[in-house]
Amino acid sequence: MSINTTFNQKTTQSGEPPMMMRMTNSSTPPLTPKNCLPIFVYNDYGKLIREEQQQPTDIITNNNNSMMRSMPTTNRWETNPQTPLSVSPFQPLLPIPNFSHAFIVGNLPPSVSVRRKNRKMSEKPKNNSAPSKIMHQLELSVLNNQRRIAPKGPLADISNIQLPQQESTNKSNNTTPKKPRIRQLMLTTPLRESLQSNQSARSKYIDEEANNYSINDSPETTIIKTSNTKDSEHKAAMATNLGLSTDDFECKPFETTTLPSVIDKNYLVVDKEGCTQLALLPNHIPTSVCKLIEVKCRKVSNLRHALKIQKASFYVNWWTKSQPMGYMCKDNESEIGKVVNEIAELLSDHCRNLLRMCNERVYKKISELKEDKFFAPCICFNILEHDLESRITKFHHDKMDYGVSVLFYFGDYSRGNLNVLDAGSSSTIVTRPGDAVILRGNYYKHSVQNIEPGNNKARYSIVFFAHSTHFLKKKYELSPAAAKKAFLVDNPDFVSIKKRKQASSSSDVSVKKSKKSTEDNVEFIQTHTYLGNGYKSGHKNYQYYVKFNNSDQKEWKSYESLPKQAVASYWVKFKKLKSLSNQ
Ligand SMILES: O=C(O)CCC(=O)C(=O)O
Ligand SMILES: [Fe+2]
Repeated sequence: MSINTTFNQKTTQSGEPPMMMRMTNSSTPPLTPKNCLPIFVYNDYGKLIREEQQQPTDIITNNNNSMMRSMPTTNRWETNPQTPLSVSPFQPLLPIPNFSHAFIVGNLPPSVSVRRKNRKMSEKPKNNSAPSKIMHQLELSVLNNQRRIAPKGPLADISNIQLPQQESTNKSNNTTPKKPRIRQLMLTTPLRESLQSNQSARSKYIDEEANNYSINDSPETTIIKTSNTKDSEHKAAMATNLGLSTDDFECKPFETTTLPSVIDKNYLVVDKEGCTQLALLPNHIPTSVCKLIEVKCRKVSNLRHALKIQKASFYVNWWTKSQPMGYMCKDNESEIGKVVNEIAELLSDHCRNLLRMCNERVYKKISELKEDKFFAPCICFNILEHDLESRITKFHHDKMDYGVSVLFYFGDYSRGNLNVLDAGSSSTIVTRPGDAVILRGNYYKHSVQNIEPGNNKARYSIVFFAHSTHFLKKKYELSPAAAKKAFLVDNPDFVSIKKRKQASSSSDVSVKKSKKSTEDNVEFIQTHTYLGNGYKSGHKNYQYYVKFNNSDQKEWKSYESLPKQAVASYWVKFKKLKSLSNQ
């Protein structure tokens, strides 16, 4: 039996640009007790079964000069003796049976029963179903992705990185058979360059993708329905994944699952494809990691106050919204962003493993984004203090999300729970420091309760988003402005949607920026801004004015670009208002 240890290569000295961490395979800096991190040991299914304190003397290097560590001898955290201990979370997923039911883990109220009558056992997987088409198109568009590397500065350095290969890891195994096979966290991969671009395929995909992931979609509509496996197999698989006994499970069909009013224990809602759509996993993050992260969260809070920054959400890694290309988030290189990067790096592996065991579909899809340094294209760090207005305290959908996002919680606070709307009823997910939540935020509308007042009280959440647009756009490892310039050089024929609309707008349709609402002038008020520079206290809401003529021709314009789904929902309001004004 071999145990594989995921070693999260942490060499960051405070203040050092996080990008530099990816260069360590060419010259590995010495590890000191100060910068040593715990080592996490996972079972076959990616569940964390043990945390080991790393000893500097244990560090060895393999042929690639990657850091390795000898196998720990204690099994302090092992909870389930039946849990296999042989495969690292980096090996391919073991087949997880297709789930026909949602499994709800934890103590359920007695009223929850196993309901079988709604099961559709006869449904067969469709080979040409929408999700497989989507995956195919995603592969295409990922292949079409290219990145441009900044010519100088720390960002430029990553192009020289040699990554640890699977073979070399195995080789090092052969040469040191008594050592466990240890894989180093892959922080980057070679660039996917010189791949042929197929613009028409991509634009077709963009439309289809937008339709398929509209906010009104229920998870059911994007799921291949394969329900042939037996309940007991589902239960056993999920129990093994989570290191729990099957006695802890109740199940009922996902179609009729309504969330209880309070969720404060292990809880999962699993769809027919075996993918978790919502979960609370209390105390998921090991205490020692929590402590490390708490310090960094406090640092972000202090910097935010010291620098008098108003916004309470900080984004790192990639951003793609409102632009035809992807670029490095503005926060990436800011003082706060650097700390957020450090936090993200401490959690990236946890995110990877959670998705691996709980949502294979999103796991596989994110795995396609091999060039990303974290296991999510975009990461958001939210601060909540008692009197701090934040975008997360307002009900919202995470509109750009492809599937589920993974959230982790830290800080010192009371209240600050996550409210989730499900079929009109509200459910409160109790989120405490160290907890993990999986949330399909484009389906479940959600908001966060304000925290109770108190000195130094703060709630921190870090969200690993699976934004769909990252699969569609070329990415430039540059600032937004530089990335736009580079993109325009690469795509001289590019005409923005805005310009295309302007060119095609006819004279009988006009758009006016006016405060007046007349018969022909319909006003839309966006309730709040989601992204951009973040929600600011006292921030003026954006307004949308639309004018249309009697022939019912219509045109809309926003003064801030919106996701397609949002525009669609405004359009519904627009029509409603028009019919009202006609009455
Ligand atoms: O902090 C939370 O619990 C939720 C965060 C959230 O909804 C978001 O960042 O979009
Ligand atoms: Fe959200």
